Amino acid sequence: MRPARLGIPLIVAAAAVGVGYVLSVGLEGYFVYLGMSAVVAAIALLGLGVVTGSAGMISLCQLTFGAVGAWVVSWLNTMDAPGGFIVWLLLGGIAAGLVGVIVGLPALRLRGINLAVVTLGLAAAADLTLVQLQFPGTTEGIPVARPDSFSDDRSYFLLGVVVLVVCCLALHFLRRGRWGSGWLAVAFSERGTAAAGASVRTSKLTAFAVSAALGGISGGLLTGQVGLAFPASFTSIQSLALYVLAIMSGVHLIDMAVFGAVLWVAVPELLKRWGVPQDWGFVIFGFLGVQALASGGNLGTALRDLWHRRARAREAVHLERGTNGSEYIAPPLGEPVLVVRGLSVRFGHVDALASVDISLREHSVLGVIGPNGAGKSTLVDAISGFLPQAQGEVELDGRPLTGSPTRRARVGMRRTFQQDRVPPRLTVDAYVRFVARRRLTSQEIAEALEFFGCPPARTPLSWVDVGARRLVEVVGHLLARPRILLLDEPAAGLPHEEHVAFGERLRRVPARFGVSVLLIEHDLDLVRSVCDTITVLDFGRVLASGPQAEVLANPAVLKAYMGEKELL
Ligand SMILES: Nc1ncnc2c1ncn2[C@@H]1O[C@H](COP(=O)(O)OP(=O)(O)OP(=O)(O)O)[C@@H](O)[C@H]1O
Repeated sequence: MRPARLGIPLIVAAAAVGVGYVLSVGLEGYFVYLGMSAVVAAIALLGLGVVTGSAGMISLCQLTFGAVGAWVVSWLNTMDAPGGFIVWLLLGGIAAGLVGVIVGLPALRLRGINLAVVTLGLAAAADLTLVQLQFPGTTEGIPVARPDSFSDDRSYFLLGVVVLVVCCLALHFLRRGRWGSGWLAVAFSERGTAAAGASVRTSKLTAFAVSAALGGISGGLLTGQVGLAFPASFTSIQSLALYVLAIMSGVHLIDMAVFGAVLWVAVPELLKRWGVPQDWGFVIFGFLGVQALASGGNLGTALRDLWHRRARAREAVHLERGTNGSEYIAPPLGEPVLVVRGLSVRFGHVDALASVDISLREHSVLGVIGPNGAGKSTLVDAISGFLPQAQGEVELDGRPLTGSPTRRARVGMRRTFQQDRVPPRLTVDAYVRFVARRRLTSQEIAEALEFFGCPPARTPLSWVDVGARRLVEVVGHLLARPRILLLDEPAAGLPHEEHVAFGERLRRVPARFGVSVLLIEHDLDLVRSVCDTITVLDFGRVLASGPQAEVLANPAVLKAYMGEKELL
């Protein structure tokens, strides 16, 4: 990791601990107590920021994970387990993380409202169980023992700030790594994630585990704050309110998790001072949450957008997509690298593909063309493993290409999509590294981006138009150095005049990246300028296949394209 990447977060963390120290000695006792409550809430919100804010899954049981942490800490306290409070806190986090993985299992199949029902149901079941079970030590009145050096409220608050800062740092670095990119990718498109060779299952389960572990740590800290944990601190309605607050504030951003926690504590406190029942705080959070859901945004991203708009005005993204390079001499074609035999796919009564044979030779670009509905995208979906019902044989380098899309991507078969599957919340650099799945130097990335006329690596993808995003998608997959790359209408988002420049670059791809390409495209000019061989599909069958000139002169092909009297 570069020193600047490590240094700045560490400086901010040290400053935050400094502020915590000043507050711990300077605030009145009551405000120190409130501050500690905000620290506890901030850690729980950080967790929600992972599962909901980053990975896009609904989790309505965050305080249940808190209860698991609190329960483990209380139990270890009554057992007088070795290690003391800090070790118990960690164990509480780990236990909650494991419960998080179990809760995350249904998330592999469920989405949206169904997942909401499952997680809220779990929270409600935990409500009842906790009332029956009670926390260890409560009936005997054994309060949780804080560490000796943090026994009074002021020093315990400072300990809480240090734990919060450590959690923020850990999360910051996790987000910058593969897990973090996986969370954002899976939130935007599960298919896009799998096509990048990343496991959708791992992305979802790690999000739940990290989120729950943070919830567990917050519950453990709360137990140390109050001495004896009670079920009333972890109810399902509070989990629901915390979720709404998370949605409203945008807690996938660390600063907004802290801000949300301040609201969580300050709103009920203000209501109390004004003589209004504190439960009205939930109504206020509910109202603000509905507002956020209706507008599709949140406070954190609105503030970031405001800042970025100013930054963007200062630094406009210039895309130079002119042609580059000198006269190109194609390498000789090699042996078949991808062989498809008798591939068939049925959707109900529709034969989307009927016994299709295709061969892609090394160092070549094969064009697959055909009228709308001919079966081109179905062909790519079937080869890349997205249609398990497909019949027939697919071989890569002479070996059967089988299994999930993730597995196929990992053994050297990459694909892009007709629709935009590039998560806009990553930067170009983070996305390319995520998709490439191997160590890349900044120079390697910069050169590949420049070759395709893409925006610079540090650019947020949300600033980039959809055409350029799809070029970045191509670059990411090429940098994975797969054996083959299937491109499903890659130029669709580009202005027509840029198709030629794109075609020239694509022609050089086999020699430059060592990748053979199967190109689906409607733009025949582009196909003509790039493809050595062409296969024409019509009604799911191969109409013609062979060298470009031969295929485009074929009368059956001309007929299929009706109106196109001359394709050459
Ligand atoms: N999920 C699906 N369910 C039912 N029918 C489908 C499904 N996907 C594709 N089809 C049908 O299969 C046939 C082939 O579709 P496909 O999308 O592969 O064609 P295409 O050549 O890629 O078309 P286009 O050029 O418009 O993208 C069409 O008749 C389409 O309606």
